Amino acid sequence: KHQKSGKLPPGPYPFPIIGNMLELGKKPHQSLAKLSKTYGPLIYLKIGCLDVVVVSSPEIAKDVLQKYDQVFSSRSPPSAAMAKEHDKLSMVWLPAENQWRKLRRICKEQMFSTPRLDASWDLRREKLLILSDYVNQCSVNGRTVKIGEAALITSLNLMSATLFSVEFADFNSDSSQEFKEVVWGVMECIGTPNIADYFPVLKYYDPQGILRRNKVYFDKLFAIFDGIIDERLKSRGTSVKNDLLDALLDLNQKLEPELSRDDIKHLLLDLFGAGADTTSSTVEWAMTELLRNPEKIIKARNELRDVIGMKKQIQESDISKLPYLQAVVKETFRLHPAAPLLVPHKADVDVEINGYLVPKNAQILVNVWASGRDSNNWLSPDLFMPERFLDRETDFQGQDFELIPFGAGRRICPGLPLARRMVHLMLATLICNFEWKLEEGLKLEEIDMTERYGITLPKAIPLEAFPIKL
Ligand code: HEM
Repeated sequence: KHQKSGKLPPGPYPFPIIGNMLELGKKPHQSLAKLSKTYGPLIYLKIGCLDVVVVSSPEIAKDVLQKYDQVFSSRSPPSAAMAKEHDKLSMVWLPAENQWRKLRRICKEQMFSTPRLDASWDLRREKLLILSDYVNQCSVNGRTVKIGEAALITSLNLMSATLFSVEFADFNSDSSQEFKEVVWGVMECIGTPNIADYFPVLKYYDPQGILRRNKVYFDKLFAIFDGIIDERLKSRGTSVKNDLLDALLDLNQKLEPELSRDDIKHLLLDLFGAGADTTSSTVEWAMTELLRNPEKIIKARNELRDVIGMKKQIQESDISKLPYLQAVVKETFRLHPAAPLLVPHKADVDVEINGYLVPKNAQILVNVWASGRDSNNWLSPDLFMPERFLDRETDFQGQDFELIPFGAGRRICPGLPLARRMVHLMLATLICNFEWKLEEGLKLEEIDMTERYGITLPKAIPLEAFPIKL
Protein backbone atom coordinates (compact mmCIF):
# COMPACT_ATOMS: atom_id res chain seq x y z
CA LYS A 1 0.00 0.00 0.00
CA HIS A 2 1.39 3.39 -0.89
CA GLN A 3 1.99 6.08 1.65
CA LYS A 4 -0.67 8.74 1.54
CA SER A 5 1.58 11.40 2.98
CA GLY A 6 2.79 12.83 -0.34
CA LYS A 7 0.68 15.17 -2.39
CA LEU A 8 -0.71 13.83 -5.65
CA PRO A 9 -0.14 15.91 -8.79
CA PRO A 10 -2.96 18.35 -9.66
CA GLY A 11 -5.81 17.31 -11.89
CA PRO A 12 -9.56 17.62 -12.48
CA TYR A 13 -11.93 16.56 -9.74
CA PRO A 14 -12.99 12.90 -10.10
CA PHE A 15 -16.58 11.66 -10.11
CA PRO A 16 -17.44 8.73 -7.84
CA ILE A 17 -16.68 5.29 -9.34
CA ILE A 18 -15.81 6.36 -12.89
CA GLY A 19 -13.39 9.03 -11.71
CA ASN A 20 -12.20 11.15 -14.63
CA MET A 21 -13.07 8.61 -17.29
CA LEU A 22 -15.30 11.01 -19.21
CA GLU A 23 -12.48 13.53 -19.48
CA LEU A 24 -10.62 11.22 -21.84
CA GLY A 25 -13.16 11.50 -24.64
CA LYS A 26 -12.61 10.01 -28.09
CA LYS A 27 -9.08 11.39 -28.46
CA PRO A 28 -7.34 11.00 -25.11
CA HIS A 29 -4.03 12.48 -26.30
CA GLN A 30 -5.82 15.72 -27.25
CA SER A 31 -8.01 15.87 -24.13
CA LEU A 32 -4.98 15.25 -21.95
CA ALA A 33 -2.99 17.93 -23.79
CA LYS A 34 -5.80 20.38 -22.98
CA LEU A 35 -5.88 19.33 -19.32
CA SER A 36 -2.14 19.83 -19.05
CA LYS A 37 -2.63 23.43 -20.23
CA THR A 38 -4.82 23.96 -17.15
CA TYR A 39 -3.08 21.79 -14.55
CA GLY A 40 0.54 21.72 -15.70
CA PRO A 41 3.00 19.18 -17.11
CA LEU A 42 2.38 16.55 -14.42
CA ILE A 43 -1.24 15.67 -13.77
CA TYR A 44 -3.13 13.02 -11.90
CA LEU A 45 -6.37 11.37 -12.94
CA LYS A 46 -8.43 8.58 -11.50
CA ILE A 47 -9.82 6.39 -14.27
CA GLY A 48 -12.12 3.81 -12.73
CA CYS A 49 -9.89 2.07 -10.19
CA LEU A 50 -6.68 3.12 -11.86
CA ASP A 51 -4.28 5.89 -10.83
CA VAL A 52 -3.08 7.59 -14.00
CA VAL A 53 -0.27 10.14 -14.14
CA VAL A 54 0.24 12.11 -17.33
CA VAL A 55 3.56 13.70 -18.24
CA SER A 56 3.60 16.44 -20.88
CA SER A 57 6.94 18.25 -20.69
CA PRO A 58 10.41 17.19 -21.85
CA GLU A 59 11.87 17.90 -18.40
CA ILE A 60 9.52 15.59 -16.54
CA ALA A 61 9.67 12.99 -19.34
CA LYS A 62 13.42 12.95 -18.72
CA ASP A 63 12.87 12.31 -15.00
CA VAL A 64 10.50 9.44 -15.71
CA LEU A 65 12.31 7.80 -18.63
CA GLN A 66 15.92 8.47 -17.64
CA LYS A 67 16.49 9.54 -14.03
CA TYR A 68 13.97 7.14 -12.45
CA ASP A 69 13.97 4.77 -15.43
CA GLN A 70 14.39 1.71 -13.27
CA VAL A 71 11.21 2.12 -11.20
CA PHE A 72 9.09 3.25 -14.17
CA SER A 73 9.93 0.44 -16.57
CA SER A 74 7.14 -2.04 -15.83
CA ARG A 75 3.87 -2.35 -17.66
CA SER A 76 0.31 -3.14 -16.69
CA PRO A 77 -0.78 -5.25 -19.65
CA PRO A 78 -4.24 -4.41 -21.03
CA SER A 79 -6.70 -7.26 -20.76
CA ALA A 80 -6.72 -7.71 -24.54
CA ALA A 81 -3.07 -8.79 -24.22
CA MET A 82 -4.12 -11.72 -22.03
CA ALA A 83 -5.18 -13.67 -25.12
CA LYS A 84 -3.09 -16.87 -25.43
CA GLU A 85 -1.19 -15.68 -22.33
CA HIS A 86 0.56 -13.14 -24.50
CA ASP A 87 1.07 -10.87 -21.47
CA LYS A 88 3.30 -13.53 -19.89
CA LEU A 89 5.52 -14.12 -22.93
CA SER A 90 5.64 -10.82 -24.74
CA MET A 91 8.54 -8.37 -24.94
CA VAL A 92 6.02 -5.52 -25.04
CA TRP A 93 4.19 -6.47 -21.85
CA LEU A 94 6.69 -8.34 -19.67
CA PRO A 95 8.17 -6.44 -16.73
CA ALA A 96 11.75 -5.26 -17.34
CA GLU A 97 13.27 -8.40 -15.84
CA ASN A 98 15.23 -11.43 -17.05
CA GLN A 99 13.00 -12.85 -19.79
CA TRP A 100 12.38 -9.37 -21.19
CA ARG A 101 16.10 -8.60 -21.10
CA LYS A 102 16.83 -11.82 -22.96
CA LEU A 103 14.29 -11.07 -25.69
CA ARG A 104 15.63 -7.54 -26.14
CA ARG A 105 19.19 -8.86 -26.35
CA ILE A 106 18.29 -11.49 -28.93
CA CYS A 107 16.47 -8.95 -31.10
CA LYS A 108 19.33 -6.52 -30.93
CA GLU A 109 22.02 -9.07 -31.68
CA GLN A 110 20.15 -10.96 -34.36
CA MET A 111 18.26 -8.24 -36.12
CA PHE A 112 18.56 -4.57 -35.15
CA SER A 113 22.32 -4.11 -34.84
CA THR A 114 23.93 -2.10 -37.65
CA PRO A 115 25.88 -5.07 -39.10
CA ARG A 116 22.75 -7.27 -39.06
CA LEU A 117 20.63 -4.60 -40.70
CA ASP A 118 23.30 -3.90 -43.30
CA ALA A 119 23.46 -7.61 -44.06
CA SER A 120 19.69 -7.91 -44.54
CA TRP A 121 19.39 -4.85 -46.78
CA ASP A 122 19.42 -6.96 -49.93
CA LEU A 123 16.27 -8.69 -48.74
CA ARG A 124 14.50 -5.35 -48.35
CA ARG A 125 15.72 -3.83 -51.60
CA GLU A 126 13.34 -5.77 -53.84
CA LYS A 127 10.33 -4.98 -51.66
CA LEU A 128 10.87 -1.31 -52.45
CA LEU A 129 10.96 -2.12 -56.15
CA ILE A 130 7.56 -3.77 -55.73
CA LEU A 131 6.23 -0.54 -54.21
CA SER A 132 7.71 1.54 -56.97
CA ASP A 133 6.26 -0.80 -59.66
CA TYR A 134 2.86 -0.64 -58.03
CA VAL A 135 2.84 3.16 -57.96
CA ASN A 136 4.05 3.17 -61.53
CA GLN A 137 1.17 0.94 -62.61
CA CYS A 138 -1.31 3.24 -60.90
CA SER A 139 0.23 6.14 -62.77
CA VAL A 140 -0.09 4.33 -66.11
CA ASN A 141 -3.71 3.40 -65.39
CA GLY A 142 -4.65 6.82 -64.02
CA ARG A 143 -5.58 5.37 -60.64
CA THR A 144 -5.03 6.81 -57.18
CA VAL A 145 -2.70 5.23 -54.64
CA LYS A 146 -4.02 4.79 -51.13
CA ILE A 147 -0.81 5.87 -49.47
CA GLY A 148 -1.38 4.35 -46.02
CA GLU A 149 -2.40 1.00 -47.42
CA ALA A 150 0.50 0.84 -49.87
CA ALA A 151 2.84 1.79 -47.02
CA LEU A 152 1.35 -0.88 -44.73
CA ILE A 153 1.76 -3.61 -47.33
CA THR A 154 5.30 -2.44 -47.96
CA SER A 155 6.09 -2.36 -44.21
CA LEU A 156 4.80 -5.91 -43.85
CA ASN A 157 6.91 -6.93 -46.84
CA LEU A 158 10.02 -5.22 -45.55
CA MET A 159 9.58 -6.76 -42.12
CA SER A 160 8.83 -10.26 -43.32
CA ALA A 161 11.86 -10.02 -45.60
CA THR A 162 13.99 -8.94 -42.66
CA LEU A 163 12.56 -11.49 -40.24
CA PHE A 164 12.20 -14.55 -42.40
CA SER A 165 12.99 -13.82 -46.02
CA VAL A 166 9.36 -14.46 -46.95
CA GLU A 167 6.91 -12.17 -48.64
CA PHE A 168 3.43 -12.01 -47.21
CA ALA A 169 1.77 -9.06 -48.59
CA ASP A 170 1.80 -9.05 -52.34
CA PHE A 171 -0.26 -6.05 -53.43
CA ASN A 172 -3.12 -8.10 -54.78
CA SER A 173 -2.94 -11.52 -53.23
CA ASP A 174 -5.52 -12.98 -50.83
CA SER A 175 -2.89 -13.96 -48.30
CA SER A 176 -1.75 -10.35 -48.12
CA GLN A 177 -5.27 -9.16 -47.46
CA GLU A 178 -5.69 -11.68 -44.71
CA PHE A 179 -2.38 -10.92 -43.04
CA LYS A 180 -3.03 -7.20 -43.21
CA GLU A 181 -6.48 -7.57 -41.73
CA VAL A 182 -5.23 -9.77 -38.89
CA VAL A 183 -2.49 -7.28 -37.97
CA TRP A 184 -5.01 -4.44 -38.12
CA GLY A 185 -7.45 -6.47 -36.00
CA VAL A 186 -4.84 -7.02 -33.28
CA MET A 187 -4.01 -3.31 -33.24
CA GLU A 188 -7.66 -2.44 -32.94
CA CYS A 189 -8.24 -4.86 -30.07
CA ILE A 190 -5.26 -3.57 -28.12
CA GLY A 191 -6.08 0.05 -28.98
CA THR A 192 -9.82 0.12 -28.23
CA PRO A 193 -10.48 1.62 -24.79
CA ASN A 194 -11.56 -1.33 -22.71
CA ILE A 195 -13.66 -0.80 -19.60
CA ALA A 196 -12.15 -4.00 -18.17
CA ASP A 197 -8.78 -2.24 -17.94
CA TYR A 198 -10.16 0.32 -15.51
CA PHE A 199 -12.25 -2.03 -13.38
CA PRO A 200 -10.18 -5.16 -12.76
CA VAL A 201 -13.22 -7.10 -11.50
CA LEU A 202 -14.51 -7.01 -15.06
CA LYS A 203 -11.36 -8.56 -16.52
CA TYR A 204 -12.75 -12.07 -16.63
CA TYR A 205 -16.14 -11.04 -18.00
CA ASP A 206 -14.68 -9.31 -21.05
CA PRO A 207 -17.78 -7.06 -21.37
CA GLN A 208 -16.88 -5.69 -24.82
CA GLY A 209 -15.75 -9.04 -26.22
CA ILE A 210 -12.34 -7.56 -27.02
CA LEU A 211 -10.39 -10.41 -25.48
CA ARG A 212 -12.40 -12.99 -27.42
CA ARG A 213 -11.91 -11.16 -30.71
CA ASN A 214 -8.23 -10.80 -30.07
CA LYS A 215 -7.89 -14.55 -29.41
CA VAL A 216 -9.31 -15.25 -32.84
CA TYR A 217 -6.77 -12.91 -34.46
CA PHE A 218 -3.91 -14.42 -32.46
CA ASP A 219 -4.96 -17.93 -33.53
CA LYS A 220 -4.93 -16.89 -37.18
CA LEU A 221 -1.54 -15.26 -36.89
CA PHE A 222 -0.04 -18.21 -35.01
CA ALA A 223 -1.33 -20.59 -37.68
CA ILE A 224 0.54 -18.54 -40.30
CA PHE A 225 3.72 -18.49 -38.17
CA ASP A 226 3.46 -22.25 -37.47
CA GLY A 227 3.31 -22.87 -41.21
CA ILE A 228 6.42 -20.79 -41.81
CA ILE A 229 8.32 -22.39 -38.91
CA ASP A 230 7.44 -25.95 -40.02
CA GLU A 231 8.53 -25.25 -43.56
CA ARG A 232 11.79 -23.77 -42.38
CA LEU A 233 12.48 -26.71 -40.08
CA LYS A 234 12.14 -28.98 -43.10
CA SER A 235 14.35 -26.92 -45.42
CA ARG A 236 17.04 -26.05 -42.90
CA GLY A 237 19.03 -29.18 -43.62
CA THR A 238 19.63 -28.22 -47.21
CA SER A 239 19.62 -24.43 -47.39
CA VAL A 240 20.67 -21.78 -44.94
CA LYS A 241 18.79 -18.48 -44.97
CA ASN A 242 20.70 -16.75 -42.21
CA ASP A 243 17.78 -14.53 -41.25
CA LEU A 244 16.15 -13.84 -37.89
CA LEU A 245 14.04 -16.98 -38.07
CA ASP A 246 17.13 -19.18 -38.49
CA ALA A 247 18.77 -17.45 -35.55
CA LEU A 248 15.67 -17.98 -33.39
CA LEU A 249 15.42 -21.65 -34.35
CA ASP A 250 19.12 -22.10 -33.54
CA LEU A 251 18.40 -20.81 -30.05
CA ASN A 252 15.40 -23.11 -29.86
CA GLN A 253 17.34 -26.20 -30.86
CA LYS A 254 20.28 -25.75 -28.53
CA LEU A 255 20.87 -28.49 -25.98
CA GLU A 256 19.49 -26.12 -23.40
CA PRO A 257 17.01 -24.11 -25.47
CA GLU A 258 17.06 -20.36 -24.88
CA LEU A 259 13.66 -19.93 -26.50
CA SER A 260 10.59 -22.14 -26.76
CA ARG A 261 8.52 -22.35 -29.91
CA ASP A 262 5.85 -20.34 -28.12
CA ASP A 263 8.39 -17.65 -27.25
CA ILE A 264 9.26 -17.40 -30.94
CA LYS A 265 5.64 -17.07 -32.07
CA HIS A 266 4.85 -14.43 -29.47
CA LEU A 267 7.98 -12.52 -30.43
CA LEU A 268 7.04 -12.52 -34.10
CA LEU A 269 3.57 -11.32 -33.13
CA ASP A 270 5.12 -8.45 -31.16
CA LEU A 271 7.40 -7.41 -33.96
CA PHE A 272 4.67 -7.32 -36.60
CA GLY A 273 2.15 -5.83 -34.19
CA ALA A 274 4.46 -3.06 -33.02
CA GLY A 275 6.24 -2.37 -36.30
CA ALA A 276 3.87 -2.40 -39.24
CA ASP A 277 1.15 0.08 -38.45
CA THR A 278 3.45 2.56 -36.69
CA THR A 279 5.76 2.70 -39.68
CA SER A 280 3.04 2.96 -42.31
CA SER A 281 1.03 5.63 -40.53
CA THR A 282 4.22 7.70 -40.23
CA VAL A 283 4.70 7.46 -43.99
CA GLU A 284 1.08 8.40 -44.61
CA TRP A 285 1.33 11.50 -42.42
CA ALA A 286 4.64 12.53 -43.97
CA MET A 287 3.11 12.32 -47.46
CA THR A 288 0.02 14.20 -46.26
CA GLU A 289 2.13 17.06 -44.92
CA LEU A 290 4.26 17.09 -48.07
CA LEU A 291 1.23 17.20 -50.36
CA ARG A 292 -0.09 20.15 -48.38
CA ASN A 293 3.27 21.87 -48.80
CA PRO A 294 4.21 21.50 -52.48
CA GLU A 295 7.42 23.54 -52.21
CA LYS A 296 8.68 21.13 -49.55
CA ILE A 297 8.07 18.00 -51.59
CA ILE A 298 10.00 19.63 -54.43
CA LYS A 299 12.85 20.45 -52.08
CA ALA A 300 12.94 16.86 -50.86
CA ARG A 301 12.85 15.55 -54.42
CA ASN A 302 15.64 17.85 -55.57
CA GLU A 303 17.82 16.70 -52.72
CA LEU A 304 17.15 13.06 -53.60
CA ARG A 305 18.01 13.65 -57.23
CA ASP A 306 21.21 15.47 -56.37
CA VAL A 307 22.34 12.69 -54.08
CA ILE A 308 21.14 9.48 -55.72
CA GLY A 309 20.38 10.64 -59.24
CA MET A 310 17.23 10.16 -61.29
CA LYS A 311 15.72 6.70 -61.74
CA LYS A 312 18.28 5.09 -59.48
CA GLN A 313 17.05 3.19 -56.45
CA ILE A 314 17.90 4.64 -53.05
CA GLN A 315 20.27 2.59 -50.86
CA GLU A 316 20.04 2.48 -47.10
CA SER A 317 23.52 3.95 -46.94
CA ASP A 318 22.23 7.09 -48.74
CA ILE A 319 19.99 8.13 -45.84
CA SER A 320 22.79 9.85 -43.95
CA LYS A 321 23.45 12.03 -47.00
CA LEU A 322 19.89 13.36 -47.09
CA PRO A 323 19.54 16.02 -44.37
CA TYR A 324 16.33 17.49 -45.76
CA LEU A 325 14.59 14.13 -45.98
CA GLN A 326 15.72 13.41 -42.42
CA ALA A 327 14.29 16.75 -41.34
CA VAL A 328 10.97 15.87 -43.02
CA VAL A 329 10.85 12.63 -41.02
CA LYS A 330 11.68 14.40 -37.74
CA GLU A 331 9.04 17.03 -38.38
CA THR A 332 6.52 14.26 -39.08
CA PHE A 333 7.40 12.54 -35.80
CA ARG A 334 7.01 15.85 -33.97
CA LEU A 335 3.49 16.50 -35.23
CA HIS A 336 2.29 12.94 -35.73
CA PRO A 337 3.98 10.57 -33.29
CA ALA A 338 2.61 7.10 -34.09
CA ALA A 339 2.23 6.26 -30.39
CA PRO A 340 1.05 9.59 -28.95
CA LEU A 341 1.15 8.42 -25.31
CA LEU A 342 4.01 5.92 -25.85
CA VAL A 343 3.12 2.50 -24.41
CA PRO A 344 1.97 3.05 -20.82
CA HIS A 345 4.62 2.52 -18.13
CA LYS A 346 3.89 1.54 -14.53
CA ALA A 347 5.40 2.78 -11.26
CA ASP A 348 6.84 -0.11 -9.22
CA VAL A 349 7.01 1.96 -6.04
CA ASP A 350 5.94 5.37 -4.76
CA VAL A 351 8.17 7.99 -6.34
CA GLU A 352 8.39 11.72 -5.76
CA ILE A 353 8.58 13.70 -8.99
CA ASN A 354 8.67 17.49 -9.10
CA GLY A 355 7.47 17.62 -5.47
CA TYR A 356 4.47 15.34 -6.11
CA LEU A 357 3.77 11.74 -5.26
CA VAL A 358 3.46 9.30 -8.14
CA PRO A 359 1.80 6.38 -6.37
CA LYS A 360 2.89 2.78 -6.69
CA ASN A 361 1.11 0.94 -9.55
CA ALA A 362 0.07 4.20 -11.21
CA GLN A 363 -0.03 4.07 -14.97
CA ILE A 364 2.29 6.63 -16.54
CA LEU A 365 1.36 8.18 -19.86
CA VAL A 366 3.98 10.33 -21.56
CA ASN A 367 2.11 12.64 -23.92
CA VAL A 368 4.68 13.11 -26.67
CA TRP A 369 1.93 14.43 -28.94
CA ALA A 370 1.41 17.32 -26.50
CA SER A 371 5.09 18.22 -26.15
CA GLY A 372 5.50 18.10 -29.93
CA ARG A 373 2.89 20.84 -30.27
CA ASP A 374 3.84 22.91 -27.23
CA SER A 375 5.01 26.47 -27.92
CA ASN A 376 7.29 26.21 -24.87
CA ASN A 377 9.35 23.73 -26.87
CA TRP A 378 8.88 24.82 -30.49
CA LEU A 379 8.49 28.03 -32.48
CA SER A 380 5.20 28.10 -34.44
CA PRO A 381 4.48 24.54 -33.34
CA ASP A 382 1.48 24.11 -35.66
CA LEU A 383 3.47 24.70 -38.84
CA PHE A 384 5.02 21.83 -40.78
CA MET A 385 8.53 23.22 -41.12
CA PRO A 386 11.28 20.61 -41.63
CA GLU A 387 13.75 23.51 -41.94
CA ARG A 388 13.64 23.95 -38.15
CA PHE A 389 15.73 20.77 -37.87
CA LEU A 390 18.40 21.77 -40.36
CA ASP A 391 20.30 23.94 -37.92
CA ARG A 392 19.76 21.95 -34.74
CA GLU A 393 21.14 18.59 -33.71
CA THR A 394 17.88 17.25 -32.24
CA ASP A 395 17.29 13.60 -33.03
CA PHE A 396 14.66 11.03 -32.06
CA GLN A 397 16.96 8.39 -30.57
CA GLY A 398 15.99 9.07 -26.96
CA GLN A 399 18.49 11.77 -25.97
CA ASP A 400 16.48 14.88 -26.80
CA PHE A 401 13.37 14.73 -24.67
CA GLU A 402 11.40 17.27 -26.72
CA LEU A 403 11.32 14.67 -29.54
CA ILE A 404 10.85 11.11 -28.30
CA PRO A 405 8.38 9.37 -30.64
CA PHE A 406 10.16 6.06 -29.84
CA GLY A 407 10.33 6.69 -26.09
CA ALA A 408 13.65 6.74 -24.23
CA GLY A 409 15.50 4.76 -21.59
CA ARG A 410 15.40 1.01 -21.24
CA ARG A 411 11.95 0.60 -22.82
CA ILE A 412 12.86 2.64 -25.89
CA CYS A 413 11.52 1.06 -29.08
CA PRO A 414 13.94 -1.74 -30.00
CA GLY A 415 12.81 -1.51 -33.64
CA LEU A 416 13.97 2.11 -34.03
CA PRO A 417 16.96 1.33 -36.29
CA LEU A 418 14.80 -0.68 -38.68
CA ALA A 419 11.88 1.76 -38.51
CA ARG A 420 14.23 4.64 -39.33
CA ARG A 421 15.46 2.88 -42.44
CA MET A 422 11.99 1.79 -43.57
CA VAL A 423 10.39 5.23 -43.21
CA HIS A 424 13.15 7.05 -45.11
CA LEU A 425 13.27 4.42 -47.85
CA MET A 426 9.53 4.35 -48.45
CA LEU A 427 9.31 8.13 -48.53
CA ALA A 428 12.24 8.42 -50.90
CA THR A 429 10.64 5.83 -53.18
CA LEU A 430 7.34 7.72 -53.25
CA ILE A 431 8.90 11.15 -53.75
CA CYS A 432 11.89 10.70 -56.04
CA ASN A 433 10.32 9.59 -59.31
CA PHE A 434 6.69 10.62 -58.90
CA GLU A 435 4.77 13.82 -58.72
CA TRP A 436 1.47 13.65 -56.82
CA LYS A 437 -1.89 15.18 -57.66
CA LEU A 438 -4.86 15.33 -55.32
CA GLU A 439 -8.22 13.91 -56.30
CA GLU A 440 -10.29 16.03 -58.69
CA GLY A 441 -11.53 19.24 -57.10
CA LEU A 442 -9.75 18.78 -53.77
CA LYS A 443 -7.76 21.81 -52.68
CA LEU A 444 -4.56 21.63 -50.65
CA GLU A 445 -6.10 23.32 -47.67
CA GLU A 446 -9.03 20.91 -47.74
CA ILE A 447 -6.98 17.81 -47.03
CA ASP A 448 -8.52 16.30 -43.93
CA MET A 449 -6.09 16.19 -41.00
CA THR A 450 -8.27 14.39 -38.46
CA GLU A 451 -6.60 11.67 -36.42
CA ARG A 452 -8.22 8.37 -35.52
CA TYR A 453 -7.26 7.36 -32.00
CA GLY A 454 -6.10 3.83 -31.25
CA ILE A 455 -2.85 2.46 -30.02
CA THR A 456 -1.45 4.27 -33.04
CA LEU A 457 -2.71 7.46 -34.58
CA PRO A 458 -3.48 7.02 -38.27
CA LYS A 459 -5.31 9.47 -40.48
CA ALA A 460 -9.07 9.14 -40.00
CA ILE A 461 -9.66 9.56 -43.73
CA PRO A 462 -7.00 7.70 -45.72
CA LEU A 463 -4.89 9.82 -48.05
CA GLU A 464 -5.39 9.02 -51.75
CA ALA A 465 -3.53 10.73 -54.55
CA PHE A 466 -2.69 10.29 -58.24
CA PRO A 467 0.95 9.55 -58.99
CA ILE A 468 2.51 10.97 -62.15
CA LYS A 469 5.68 9.29 -63.29
CA LEU A 470 8.51 11.75 -63.85
C1 HEM B 1 7.75 4.67 -36.91
C2 HEM B 1 7.78 3.50 -36.36
C3 HEM B 1 7.75 3.20 -34.88
C4 HEM B 1 7.43 4.00 -33.81
C5 HEM B 1 7.03 5.47 -33.82
C6 HEM B 1 7.56 3.19 -32.62
C7 HEM B 1 7.34 3.65 -31.34
C8 HEM B 1 7.42 2.86 -30.20
C9 HEM B 1 7.15 3.32 -28.86
C10 HEM B 1 6.74 4.74 -28.49
C11 HEM B 1 7.30 2.28 -28.02
C12 HEM B 1 7.09 2.27 -26.50
C13 HEM B 1 8.24 2.89 -25.78
C14 HEM B 1 7.98 2.99 -24.30
O1 HEM B 1 7.45 2.06 -23.69
O2 HEM B 1 8.29 4.03 -23.72
C15 HEM B 1 7.67 1.14 -28.82
C16 HEM B 1 7.90 -0.12 -28.32
C17 HEM B 1 8.18 -1.22 -29.10
N1 HEM B 1 8.40 -1.23 -30.46
FE1 HEM B 1 8.30 0.36 -31.71
N2 HEM B 1 7.94 1.93 -32.98
C18 HEM B 1 8.07 1.89 -34.34
C19 HEM B 1 8.47 0.80 -35.11
C20 HEM B 1 8.79 -0.44 -34.62
C21 HEM B 1 9.29 -1.55 -35.41
C22 HEM B 1 9.58 -1.50 -36.90
C23 HEM B 1 9.43 -2.62 -34.57
C24 HEM B 1 9.88 -4.03 -34.83
C25 HEM B 1 10.22 -4.52 -35.98
C26 HEM B 1 9.01 -2.17 -33.24
C27 HEM B 1 8.99 -2.97 -32.12
C28 HEM B 1 8.68 -2.52 -30.84
C29 HEM B 1 8.62 -3.40 -29.68
C30 HEM B 1 8.85 -4.90 -29.66
C31 HEM B 1 8.31 -2.57 -28.58
C32 HEM B 1 8.15 -2.99 -27.11
C33 HEM B 1 9.47 -2.81 -26.38
C34 HEM B 1 9.39 -3.04 -24.87
O3 HEM B 1 8.32 -2.94 -24.29
O4 HEM B 1 10.44 -3.32 -24.28
N3 HEM B 1 8.65 -0.85 -33.31
N4 HEM B 1 7.75 1.51 -30.14
